Amino acid sequence: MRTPIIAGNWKMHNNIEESLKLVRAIKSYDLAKNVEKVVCVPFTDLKSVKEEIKGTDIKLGAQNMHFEESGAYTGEISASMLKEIGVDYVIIGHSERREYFNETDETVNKKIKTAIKHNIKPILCVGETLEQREANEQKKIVKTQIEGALKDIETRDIEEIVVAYEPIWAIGTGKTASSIDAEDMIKFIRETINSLYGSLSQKVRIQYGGSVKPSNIVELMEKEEIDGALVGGASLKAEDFVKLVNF
Ligand SMILES: O=C[C@H](O)COP(=O)(O)O
Repeated sequence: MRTPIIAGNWKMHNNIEESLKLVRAIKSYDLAKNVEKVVCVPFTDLKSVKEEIKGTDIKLGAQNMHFEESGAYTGEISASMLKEIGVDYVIIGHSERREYFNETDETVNKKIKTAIKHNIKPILCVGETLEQREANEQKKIVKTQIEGALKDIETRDIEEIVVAYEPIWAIGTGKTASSIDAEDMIKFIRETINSLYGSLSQKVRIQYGGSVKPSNIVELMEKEEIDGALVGGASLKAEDFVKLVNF
């Protein structure tokens, strides 16, 4: 039985005061105990949010990190810096980073290895563009992304990784993949992991992401293969995020 995981990706929203207001509002609700909840906040807000969620079961996530331990990488943040603050999760390979910051399967793979080394759980994002879907290439694309990201990842570490399937055409557009299509791809991702790690694939949690909101969460979570959601827009409103957690 895999524990569902609902993660909010706040992207480049919220200064410290706004983040604290949001997280205070979230923790004021009764939150489902059997669902893991994560808030992935901007780097500058991590420390303050960490303080605010102390004593709750809300986990802290970052949205990116560098794969090197340290060095002359102006503007970058290392895994040990995140760990020092108490970060539990880090989003790796989000499509926005692949598109705007030249993230490749190779850098994604390096980042996953470094995150694991520092006991930070990676949320590995994969997904196809609209063009690729229209050309019916989505499975080929996602398979390449998964195999590239997991290259030489040790068997003992595979359970630590959460995969988020986010079709790019569904991100921030209001268009959600149908729950049937989402489950079909997630099943395919599990089969791909199975071909690399055997039955351990059953322990890997795979989320769906892309315009998830209170009105579609139940249908998505009813699907046996879907283990949670990576949520952008709806995670910025406490009431909506709580509805997702308490699906
Ligand atoms: O990381 C989250 C995804 O990019 C989904 O964003 P969205 O829920 O605003 O579509």
